[in-house]
Amino acid sequence: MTQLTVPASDIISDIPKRGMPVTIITGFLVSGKTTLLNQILKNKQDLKVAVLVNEFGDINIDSQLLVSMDEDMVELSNGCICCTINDGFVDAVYRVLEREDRIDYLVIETTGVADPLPIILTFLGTELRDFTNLDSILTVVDAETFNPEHFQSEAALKQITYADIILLNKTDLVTREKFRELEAYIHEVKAGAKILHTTYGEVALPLILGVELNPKDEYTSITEDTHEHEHHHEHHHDHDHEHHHHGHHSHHLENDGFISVSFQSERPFDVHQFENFLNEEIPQSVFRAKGILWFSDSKLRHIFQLSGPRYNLDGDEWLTESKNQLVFIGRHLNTNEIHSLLNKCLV
Ligand SMILES: Nc1nc2c(ncn2[C@@H]2O[C@H](COP(=O)(O)OP(=O)(O)OP(=O)(O)O)[C@@H](O)[C@H]2O)c(=O)[nH]1
Repeated sequence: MTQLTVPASDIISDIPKRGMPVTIITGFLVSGKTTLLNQILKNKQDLKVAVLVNEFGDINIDSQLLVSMDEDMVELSNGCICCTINDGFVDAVYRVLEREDRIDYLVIETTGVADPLPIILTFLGTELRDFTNLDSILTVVDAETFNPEHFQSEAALKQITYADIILLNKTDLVTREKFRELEAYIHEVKAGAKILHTTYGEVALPLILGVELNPKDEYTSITEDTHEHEHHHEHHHDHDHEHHHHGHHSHHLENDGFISVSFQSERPFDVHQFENFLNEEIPQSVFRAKGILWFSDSKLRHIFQLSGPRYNLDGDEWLTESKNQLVFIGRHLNTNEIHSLLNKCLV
């Protein structure tokens, strides 16, 4: 059984130079993907890393939670990449590739409900394969909450199946026994899986970047198959090349049933009303919520993270105009109900 507990390190080994190396970070809701991305950005030293963040909700929360970096190194695309393999996603990759300044590495954070296969095939089965080198798929697993029912989510299982490296994250919240059970389960799903243990995504970067662990040949039969369904699509950037979208569509959203509800307001919340909303009123169907909050009696920007019954509100400084931005994710969410409960919390 692979069991490595690895310290963070600031040593980065040589990154291969043929084609832009790409790492895809996947993992179910709340597993710690954005936290891992922040660790990468903090420890990347001189490596020029571009980041593509795909968010499920309509508001970009994750990108606002990234540690300070050149804003123009972050590309965004909303909606789930894998459902649509949308033009927005492919265009965002091309924008990174076409930049004149030096970029050594591209890291993509997918949404928590993404099936990684269509994303992998976008890199291996279209002409992006000529410009990029898919290095590995990193799957972050919340060791505290993950179980073999994998949240009744097909995407959660696929994230393990297609992982080249699995980061069992949140070691601080888990007993040794739970780890052993999880590892046994993961090895059943994926024999020989490479598993690392992490807390708050802390991992030595040479263990996860530039590792060349993606078994590209194993995807050949699928990419050949999907080529037959390819359709053309004009690329509207300066360099007038075309790119192809493959025909692999995922139906995971219909299967998994997750939806998102966004809320924004230019008015602050009353902190007591909002706490009452969290403690008494929030619908049971909310699986995950996150946001950037403004309370009338506080000068701070509050980062709100909710996972099931647990939530955190951490304060830091506003760097923009104060406002409220929230995203709720779950099954069977009622947008009107959530909006009306939140409207009652506004001052
Ligand atoms: N206790 C503990 N909390 C963690 C750890 N890693 C991340 N978290 C917390 O888990 C919550 C979710 O972390 P994120 O990094 O936003 O997770 P994500 O996978 O990007 O979440 P989604 O936005 O749902 O896709 C945050 O409150 C993190 O601070 C960990 O190792 N231990």
